[in-house]
Amino acid sequence: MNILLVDDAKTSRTWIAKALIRAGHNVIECNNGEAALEHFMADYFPLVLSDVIMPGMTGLELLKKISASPKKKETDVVLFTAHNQSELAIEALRAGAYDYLLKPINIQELLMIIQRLAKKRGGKEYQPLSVSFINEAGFATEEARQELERCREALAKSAGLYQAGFFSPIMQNIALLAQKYHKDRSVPVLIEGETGTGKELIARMIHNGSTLSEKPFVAINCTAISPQLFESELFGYESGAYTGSLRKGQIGKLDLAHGGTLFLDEIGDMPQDLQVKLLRVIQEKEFYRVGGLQRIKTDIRIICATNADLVRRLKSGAFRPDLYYRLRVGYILLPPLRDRVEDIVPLANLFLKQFSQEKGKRFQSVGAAAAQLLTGYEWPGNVRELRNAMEWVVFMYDDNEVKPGHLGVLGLHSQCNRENALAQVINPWNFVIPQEGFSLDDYVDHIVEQALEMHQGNRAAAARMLGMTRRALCCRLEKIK
Ligand SMILES: Nc1ncnc2c1ncn2[C@@H]1O[C@H](COP(=O)(O)OP(=O)(O)OP(=O)(O)O)[C@@H](O)[C@H]1O
Repeated sequence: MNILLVDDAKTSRTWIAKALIRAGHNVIECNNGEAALEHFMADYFPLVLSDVIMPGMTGLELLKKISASPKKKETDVVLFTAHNQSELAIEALRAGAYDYLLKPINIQELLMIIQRLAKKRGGKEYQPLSVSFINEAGFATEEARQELERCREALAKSAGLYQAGFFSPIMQNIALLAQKYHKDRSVPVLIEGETGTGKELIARMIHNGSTLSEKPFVAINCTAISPQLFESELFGYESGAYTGSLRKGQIGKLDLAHGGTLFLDEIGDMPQDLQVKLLRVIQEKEFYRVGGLQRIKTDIRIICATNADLVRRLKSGAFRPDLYYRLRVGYILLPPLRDRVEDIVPLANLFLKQFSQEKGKRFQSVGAAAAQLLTGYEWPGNVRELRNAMEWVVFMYDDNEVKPGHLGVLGLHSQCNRENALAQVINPWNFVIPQEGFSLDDYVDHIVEQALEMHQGNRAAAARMLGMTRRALCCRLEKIK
């Protein structure tokens, strides 16, 4: 079949063209709607395949022009749309498109559409596809899809962009504030919070805004670098600056961050002599490499984070007040997770879904009884600890929802204020059924599992402890499995 393929993205266009040619079609490629229209007018194309979003004439405009032309009857149009463009797809069908395909294109699906179309057109163009070809196309599509997924995941992970969740009002305000700071690069921002509260994640949000920025985000942990090396790490050095240095010299983090953001984590631990130099960089927007005489202009945004009490360091003289006030133009204080209990379960659910998807498990949510345990725990490691906990649960178990038994291995029971968390579950007189409901089955499962744990798996002893027969306990265990 003669196919006109229109897509401004060369890689995907070439890939689709290759697959169509392999399937025995004749393909003319165009990278814009205007050129495609010229080809369409000059030749016979039973099928036009076009992306919707293109610079210049869009796929929809092309479709409307084709539908309005006298050659309309000879041609069917299939459009490619993204997942979030369902209205466009509907509009395309209304405007007369034969069908639409979601991107990334599934070649197997595309070939099926072409086959259906050829059949409809009266058999002249109809050539049944061989089973081996369909399989091959299926494998190729799946491979491409997985590769794309991996790239997307890596990108999103490195930016922490799409995996963030802000549920409590205080965190929603912080997310809004981060978006505000994003809009003005001239504002340095100081982020304070305990370890694992999400300081780097917020710094990345300030840098990126709502889409992934192409500008660099360079992070330095001020505690992790020795004071001797700090200066050359930050400013770079000229050749022969000191014994053992590289002959060619080395650029520093300030060079790497040019045009983007320099994130200084644990700023409270920055050596004092460097604090003066950093202040100069911020004020004068230029610096010298170690051993260098040339002034280098720089355009960086500075975001700092600290989990130490910086004000105390100010008072003790360990941190310069002039630098502190220069860095603290924008300020965000991230509360510990225990002070925003409303975030715990939604965040746990978010992580649970992410890890389940990654590891091919079934977990969808945290059950009511497990949620009580999670909210009763102190979370000294904050969101990082919660995230790790959910990763562990998904790694260890596979179920539809998280039950108290799944959390036993995390040591939550012994670390948290066990009385608060468990007394409500265990003492029937204190127990208040939560608004969202409570699973009696989970409760019993949890008790049975605990009893077994206490008796190292000895079913008879566990049954005795619970005042039930061994047989009843075994039945329960069968159900849990
Ligand atoms: N609101 C959130 N939504 C989703 N994930 C979060 C959120 N806050 C933190 N995290 C995750 O928790 C982990 C710790 O976050 P991050 O590294 O930003 O904390 P931090 O405060 O910079 O920690 P540290 O002080 O130890 O460097 C990361 O995996 C991050 O993605």
